[in-house]
Amino acid sequence: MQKGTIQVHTENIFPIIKKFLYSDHDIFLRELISNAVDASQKLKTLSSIGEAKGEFGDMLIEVKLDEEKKTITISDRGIGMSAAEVEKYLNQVAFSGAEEFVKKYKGQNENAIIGKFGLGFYSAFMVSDKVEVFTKSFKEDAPAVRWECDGSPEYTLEETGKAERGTDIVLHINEDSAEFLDAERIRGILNKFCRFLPVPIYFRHKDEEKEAAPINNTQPAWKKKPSDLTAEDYQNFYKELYPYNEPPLFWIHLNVDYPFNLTGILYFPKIKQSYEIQKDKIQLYSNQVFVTEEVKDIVPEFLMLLQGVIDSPDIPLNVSRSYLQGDPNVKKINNHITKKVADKLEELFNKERKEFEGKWDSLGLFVKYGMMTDDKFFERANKFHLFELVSKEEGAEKKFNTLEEYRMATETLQKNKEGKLVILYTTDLVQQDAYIRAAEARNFVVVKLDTIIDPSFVNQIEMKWSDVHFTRVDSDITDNLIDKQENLESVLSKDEETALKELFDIKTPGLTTTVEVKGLSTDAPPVVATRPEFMRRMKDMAAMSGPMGSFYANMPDEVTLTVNGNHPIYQQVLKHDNKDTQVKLVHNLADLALLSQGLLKGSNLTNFINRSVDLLGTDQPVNVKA
Ligand SMILES: Nc1ncnc2c1ncn2[C@@H]1O[C@H](COP(=O)(O)OP(=O)(O)OP(=O)(O)O)[C@@H](O)[C@H]1O
Repeated sequence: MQKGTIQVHTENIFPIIKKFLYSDHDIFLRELISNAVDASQKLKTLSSIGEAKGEFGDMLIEVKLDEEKKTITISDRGIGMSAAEVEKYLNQVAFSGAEEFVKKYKGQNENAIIGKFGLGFYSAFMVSDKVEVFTKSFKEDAPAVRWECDGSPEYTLEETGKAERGTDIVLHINEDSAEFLDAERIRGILNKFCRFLPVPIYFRHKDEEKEAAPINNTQPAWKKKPSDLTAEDYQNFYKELYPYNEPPLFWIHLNVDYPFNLTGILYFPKIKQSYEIQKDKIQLYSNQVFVTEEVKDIVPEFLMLLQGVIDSPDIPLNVSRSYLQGDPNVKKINNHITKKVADKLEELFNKERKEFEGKWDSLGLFVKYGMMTDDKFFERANKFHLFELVSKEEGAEKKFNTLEEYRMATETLQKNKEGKLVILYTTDLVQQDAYIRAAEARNFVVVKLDTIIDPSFVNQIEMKWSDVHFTRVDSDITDNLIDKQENLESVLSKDEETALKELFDIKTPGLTTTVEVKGLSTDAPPVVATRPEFMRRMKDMAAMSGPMGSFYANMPDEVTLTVNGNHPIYQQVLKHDNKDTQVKLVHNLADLALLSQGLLKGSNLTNFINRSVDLLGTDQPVNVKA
């Protein structure tokens, strides 16, 4: 057996690092500014423990763009590097001075250090032909040095005349990266990645005076103590993040330091339109450096609709999906966020129910989605999930029930023969009005489930609430909605029933109709059109999903026409002497029922109108058999 060590040739590895390490080229600025922040923070730490002496003045970072010279310079007033340190940190790829520092100064605010891998600096070569580093260590006796490298493994290192402590990194931007020689582009990148870094950053264009204000807010709200912040502070910070949005409903300040480090503020936005969803996302930061808006895995899926900021130094800058999935902290962060959100909602519900109800339009979306997708949240949310009741009078104050309250209010009336609670719901107050009124007449309580999430919610939650069954208010005749009532006898004779059934043998293109004659109460409509709950749900869901769904969505609608044999009109119809008029009358009664379900469209609707005009012209009901 032979054992050995694989040889790595720097000439080969260097281009690979440059090309593949980071897919987004604009992160070079993030990496270099992070290093500048680290250098500043390190000096602060050393000075606080007495290892660095003297007055350091204001820490600041400057980014200077010179289109003519084709350079971008990043300057800091941090600890700088001696010649030996440059050798050690810059000439050894993947040797991180940051990691070394964190190990050495454990317990000294080491979490403030961004660097981890010792690779970030090399991202400079993604956009540069040549990189120069001018640096002077905070240690008085170390002379300033200049390092230069053109992206090949060869470099030069010499003493230079830099007087000020700190580091200037000069990037000579290559031709392919000319886009970065644009002030607006740079400003955009700074805004994206560096907006909340803890050291002031100034952007300077050529020899202009530095801009009056730094581009960043060095003390973002999420870094402060919740007890130091007022409601207005939270709202102002929301405005800073999303200037064009309406004020948020409420917020949750996250502040954990064990067993993982996490700070942040999550906002519940007001959601009015479904298309707004996902426009503004939660931003993920690592030590105040923006990382990504892809917070999948870190944030539970149902909370993706939240907005705000999450910051954890435990999340590396070049975060990747596979990293996140494999990381044990990520699961813990995820659980923590779920718990915090449930705590907050429960507290609001218990202490300020009226306010909670007032926000239910937006909140409901989160709560329902959470209940469907997250078992832990489901357990908690059962206490504060609400149904909005359909109110009998228009303009009346909205009323809400929890599941338990609904159960108490309807217990005996809405229990079916299997002992399940039947929740009657409407998806469209206007279209299903007749059915709602009929249900109300029987003292049933109808709830409103008319948002985009409700069809899936109903399906999923029925599996979780095993003693509950949802029935749409128009899915059957009112007598049958709660499957337990005995039907009335039909007053029609068997022959009359058969004759009526024959008359109702109507073809309506696009619809599959089944006709049944039943004895309903005399004040029920002559014909009731219902769509079986199951079939309708399938079609609703299919319409929402992809191409496979359209197969189901295009299937003809299945409709049951329940003919109310006890309605007095049939006594007249059956006595009519003209078969043709009889058929027309019956057809119109059927169409009226379809119309109330919104199922009468196109040529079917035109035929109905023409037939009605025809009927108005006939002399009925004079020609009645004696
Ligand atoms: N502006 C600077 N001032 C002082 N030291 C610096 C500066 N930039 C880089 N260094 C030193 O060079 C080292 C290597 O930097 P590099 O960006 O490659 O890695 P890192 O910051 O340690 O980790 P990461 O890859 O996560 O950014 C740093 O750890 C630091 O010691």
